[in-house]
Amino acid sequence: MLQTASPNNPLSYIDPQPDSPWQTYLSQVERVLPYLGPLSRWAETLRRPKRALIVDVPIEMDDGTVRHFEGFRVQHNLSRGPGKGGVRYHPQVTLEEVMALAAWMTVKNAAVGLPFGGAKGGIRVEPGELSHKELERLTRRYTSEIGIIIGPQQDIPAPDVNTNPQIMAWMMDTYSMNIGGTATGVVTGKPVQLGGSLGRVKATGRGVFVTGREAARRINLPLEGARVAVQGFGNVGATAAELFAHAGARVVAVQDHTGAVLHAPGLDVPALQAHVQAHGGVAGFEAAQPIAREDFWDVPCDILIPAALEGQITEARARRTAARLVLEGANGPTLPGADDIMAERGVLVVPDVICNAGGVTVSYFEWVQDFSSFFWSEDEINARLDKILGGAFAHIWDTADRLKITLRTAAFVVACERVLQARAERGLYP
Ligand SMILES: NC(=O)c1ccc[n+]([C@@H]2O[C@H](COP(=O)([O-])OP(=O)(O)OC[C@H]3O[C@@H](n4cnc5c(N)ncnc54)[C@H](O)[C@@H]3O)[C@@H](O)[C@H]2O)c1
Repeated sequence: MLQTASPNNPLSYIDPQPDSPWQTYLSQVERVLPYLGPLSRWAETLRRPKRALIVDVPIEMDDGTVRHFEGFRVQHNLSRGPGKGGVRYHPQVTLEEVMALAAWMTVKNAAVGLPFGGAKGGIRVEPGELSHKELERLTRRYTSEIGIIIGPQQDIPAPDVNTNPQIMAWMMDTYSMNIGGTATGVVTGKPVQLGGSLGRVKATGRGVFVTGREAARRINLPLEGARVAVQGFGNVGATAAELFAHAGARVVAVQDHTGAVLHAPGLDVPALQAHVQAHGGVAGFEAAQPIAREDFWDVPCDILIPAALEGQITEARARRTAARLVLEGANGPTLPGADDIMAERGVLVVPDVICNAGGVTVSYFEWVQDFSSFFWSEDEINARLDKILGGAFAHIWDTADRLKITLRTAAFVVACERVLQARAERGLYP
């Protein structure tokens, strides 16, 4: 009979650096261990992915040459249900990054109480350099390659950075062709006419707003007139900005990969969205003042929403921000040292694993709707999203209050207890 977690060797197939995503995740796990009691016996299960698949994705380019891309699908933990997590197309994707993103999905799904494990996928590619047809071939070949481990009851991909409903449609079609039947439930974030859910496109940004509203209320920060700064103006950041503006907040600054813009009275969010549609980024938006990208972190604001990539809030930036509330739309935007600095400075951080869980929550609704072939109205979806996320946030808030810990550690306590309890109850096979 095993008594305690035995010493384990670090994984040989990655080399995590300080502040890399997997190392950030491991630090977060270390902080939760003191609160796990007897369940900490199973903690090693959190420190390694259950399954990591690396695939070669060769495609014929439009000019007749053949190019190969690296693809990944990682299933971090499946104790509580099928794997669930997005697919990212980005030139800096690595196995290690995908592992961290998969692990955060394990925590997120458990923190919200969704019946899923955690998974994530990615292709190391700059999708902007591919034609529409090349992108389709890449997606179809990748889907075929990972087809041996995905499925409506095994692992259900969804959109992430640089992937969208069209890519989900190709994934669903490819998987369906391979199994000889239409399997709408194999991916979520699909177009609505292919079994997608109303409200899915905006769900992550809406979740950022819902958890932000709940947090703001608890620290007596009125949304009316609150100054909001947003990094990343894609699916998540732009929707969150839109909803905060709608609630009377002022979106004073936005930064993306093209630059940063400032307008202290409040940016015209729909006009900025139209500009980004037309020009590919916020740079050049005339109804605002351009600022240096690094100056974004000094902008006077009440609420800061990182909604781009990992590792953006460094220790130096954590010292500089004027925000009282940080809403992590992105996955892993805050480094562990920066977390400590913000806690000391009294800046409340709503962690990614609850803040951006709106997307996977509506993905869960989509999956349920696909199984029953019965679809709900958008109002119904938004109301259920509000209820589930609001409830999960309250539970995490109460846990943080009771144990006198940050919301991130509290979210990990709630989630890891659920994951490890499932692990303990299922037992080790064989
Ligand atoms: N899409 C979802 O449903 C979803 C769900 C949960 C979490 N997330 C997370 O939210 C984040 C954003 O995802 P998305 O779906 O909005 O992606 P997206 O591709 O729609 O947008 C990404 C945004 O980030 C900006 N960006 C990229 N590199 C940057 C850099 N170096 N500096 C500043 N800005 C940069 C881009 O310009 C763009 O505005 C990611 O961390 C993703 O994992 C997304």
